[in-house]
Amino acid sequence: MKGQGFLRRFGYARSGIAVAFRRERSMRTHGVAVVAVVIFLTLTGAPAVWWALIGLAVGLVLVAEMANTAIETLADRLHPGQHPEIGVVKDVAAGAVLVATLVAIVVGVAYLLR
Ligand SMILES: Nc1ncnc2c1ncn2[C@@H]1O[C@H](COP(=O)(O)OP(=O)(O)OP(=O)(O)O)[C@@H](O)[C@H]1O
Repeated sequence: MKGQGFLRRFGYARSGIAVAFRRERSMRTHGVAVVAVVIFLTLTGAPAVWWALIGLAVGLVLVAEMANTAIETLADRLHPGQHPEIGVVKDVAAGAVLVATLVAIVVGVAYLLR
């Protein structure tokens, strides 16, 4: 499956995003939060630098959530049963989402206090 055209690879990536939103409720929650953030930044007339900072923070959360979904799916497929190391893998992946979310909260609070 290597060496495929850009449009085909773009299609795979787009369907990966769609699957993540379909399967993961937390992904849909983040999606709603992104829409709310965009409306809030528009209404408060946020300067470009804050759009960039908050966009980076929000993007980080979405990327972490998608990586978490991919890792969970792979772990469950490769090892459907219980195993302490699978638990560690899932906990670390979930920890990445938490770190990204905390970063986004810090950036959001900094915007409100600016
Ligand atoms: N196969 C497993 N073996 C050992 N521990 C597991 C296993 N699956 C899950 N766990 C433990 O349970 C926790 C929750 O797992 P789960 O798969 O429900 O993740 P989740 O983040 O709640 O998933 P989702 O994002 O689908 O809601 C994991 O973080 C891990 O500590």
